[in-house]
Amino acid sequence: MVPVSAHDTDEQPGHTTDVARDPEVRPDEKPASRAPDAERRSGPLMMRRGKVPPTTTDQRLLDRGQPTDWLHADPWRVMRIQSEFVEGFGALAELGPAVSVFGSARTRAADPAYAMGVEVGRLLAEAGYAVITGGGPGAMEAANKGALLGGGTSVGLGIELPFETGLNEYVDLGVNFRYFFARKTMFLKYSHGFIVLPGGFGTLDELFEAVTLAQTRKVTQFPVVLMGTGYWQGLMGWLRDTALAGGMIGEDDLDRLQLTDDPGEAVAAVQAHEMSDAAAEAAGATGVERPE
Ligand SMILES: CC(C)=CCNc1ncnc2c1ncn2[C@@H]1O[C@H](COP(=O)(O)O)[C@@H](O)[C@H]1O
Repeated sequence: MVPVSAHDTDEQPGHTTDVARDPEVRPDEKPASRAPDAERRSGPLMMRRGKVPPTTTDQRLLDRGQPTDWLHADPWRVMRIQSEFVEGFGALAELGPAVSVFGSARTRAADPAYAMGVEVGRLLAEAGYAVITGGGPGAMEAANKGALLGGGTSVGLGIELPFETGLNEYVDLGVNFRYFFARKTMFLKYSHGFIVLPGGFGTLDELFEAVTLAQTRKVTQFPVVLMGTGYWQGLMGWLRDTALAGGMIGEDDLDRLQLTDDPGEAVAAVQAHEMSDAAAEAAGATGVERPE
């Protein structure tokens, strides 16, 4: 018998037992039997006589009419969050080399940024990268479409939103998330680089999360390419003239961001980074690790 102390159980206030009992059994349940030969095993526990619970674990599991307030409490959310990581890791672990493409959900098909997204998705696929996007409309759809045209793997990591948009039609492998933070871990864990098309808050959030993790050396240095010089130059100017000049970031932080309008150049930047990483690894000088 494995001894269980009172604080290992879910002891309820008002029930003082200094003797072990099955933590799944409510303290107010009457024992099944006081017969001297009655015995019940439950995991590592062995219970006899007055300690034999009136129900089995399966009976309690299958019992109908139980309270459901736990459904709306944090411990249950923790389980759901865990399951998002399990599903995400399970779906993406064998994806192979991948690049995330971020960009606005609002980019229209007639926008030059859309064509840029299609082209960069296509070139990434042709270079052997799976393309990961947020799975939504606009620039995400463009990159997924390009991945499909290039014969590559087109991945969409969707997010549950108050207004349903669903995964775009060019996603071949989709995972839907409830929680933004679980989804963001997937982008970071499975991407060898980030290509950022013009976008709003969501895109900026994803961009700055990537550069913050690289800046704080929480992840391997990965390439971050901003596509659309006209769109990003204002931000780059502010980062240089205000954030850098004010000492809020370093020169090397700014150097992490590459700027181009050319999809071929964006893909080449990712490949060049991979080659320099491989060379550093061969020389045993990687230093920093991917997130665990
Ligand atoms: C029409 C509309 C707003 C649909 C929203 N549907 C979405 N579906 C999937 N990912 C999204 C969506 N909205 C924002 N995101 C995430 O945030 C980024 C775009 O945000 P934004 O549009 O730049 O700020 C994308 O890279 C994506 O990862």
